[in-house]
Amino acid sequence: MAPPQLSHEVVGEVEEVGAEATKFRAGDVVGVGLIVGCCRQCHPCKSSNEQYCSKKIWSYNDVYPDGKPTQGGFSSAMVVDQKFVVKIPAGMAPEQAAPLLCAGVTVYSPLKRFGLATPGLRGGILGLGGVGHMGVMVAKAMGHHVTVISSSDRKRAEAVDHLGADAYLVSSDAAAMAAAAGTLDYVIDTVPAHHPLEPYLALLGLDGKLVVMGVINQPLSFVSPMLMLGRKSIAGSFVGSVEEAEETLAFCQAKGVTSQIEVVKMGYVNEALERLERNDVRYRFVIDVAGSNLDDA
Ligand SMILES: NC(=O)C1=CN([C@@H]2O[C@H](COP(=O)(O)OP(=O)(O)OC[C@H]3O[C@@H](n4cnc5c(N)ncnc54)[C@H](OP(=O)(O)O)[C@@H]3O)[C@@H](O)[C@H]2O)C=CC1
Ligand SMILES: O=C/C=C/c1ccc(O)c(O)c1
Repeated sequence: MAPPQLSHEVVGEVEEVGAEATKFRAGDVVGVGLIVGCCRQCHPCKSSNEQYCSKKIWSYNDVYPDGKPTQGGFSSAMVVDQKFVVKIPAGMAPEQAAPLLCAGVTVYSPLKRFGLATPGLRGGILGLGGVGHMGVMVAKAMGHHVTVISSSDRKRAEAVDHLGADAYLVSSDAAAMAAAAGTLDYVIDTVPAHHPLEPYLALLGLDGKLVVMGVINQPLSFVSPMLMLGRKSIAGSFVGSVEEAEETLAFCQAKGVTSQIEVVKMGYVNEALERLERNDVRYRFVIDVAGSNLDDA
């Protein structure tokens, strides 16, 4: 399982622009998502899928060509090529925008790319965490009937009453899972730990898609008839492009979709990480870097 993460996207004001930068001006409120570099030559780069470039540079835990580390949202300032910068729509709070540049676009992109952005579909969101809660709200805003599939009953009220889910399944409830078999057009699987796929493939109807989003470094398994009998597919997806990030922001603003966040200071990060390990955040921490005393952190 990948270590739990604090929001690593950056949202802030442009301090200064370079002589050749044309897209932004000092004072603009902008954001940077997961990518701050790519080769610009390969097929993914040329087709606005730069997140799939094999030479991409991650905005955190990576290195720039000059060997300096990338620190994403964990730094007080950054220098970044305008290609990887998006404008935050007027009226959108910066702390609201940050999770949309990761969790938001992470669900928006596959729904769009896999032909699942049309109204009337029945979707499942497996795992109600940072990505999952955006999944519920984005899918609802697309006009879907949304079922949350969770590992416990603890989040039922928040899923249904606060996020607007239409149904809630506990994955260990065999009778409820059996009753829902074959009813979903897709499941967005956000679980970040090894888990069986078959219970979720069973929820899919004809042509249903299981989209695996969680980072799991162990083989996942299923028997092939689970796919063949129903022409089902298993797919993966990796955040979204800069273009899709812009679309996600516009979509969320137009539909009134807001992320559920807890804003903390840099001095709180260790406690935040411990709470993430305990599945105890609703649903994303955002660090107020500008408001933190970085000397004490
Ligand atoms: N593909 C991509 O582009 C991206 C992938 N990710 C990855 O997606 C995964 C989910 O991220 P995120 O939503 O931020 O994570 P969270 O920790 O916020 O949420 C994960 C949810 O999965 C459920 N879950 C079920 N079993 C487990 C388990 N054994 N351990 C922990 N959680 C479990 C929980 O929901 P419940 O209580 O409902 O069961 C939990 O809230 C991570 O692996 C992350 O790295 C993140 C962003 C982009
Ligand atoms: O290997 C793929 C990792 C994807 C990923 C992207 C963004 C993010 O916040 C993650 O936790 C994982």
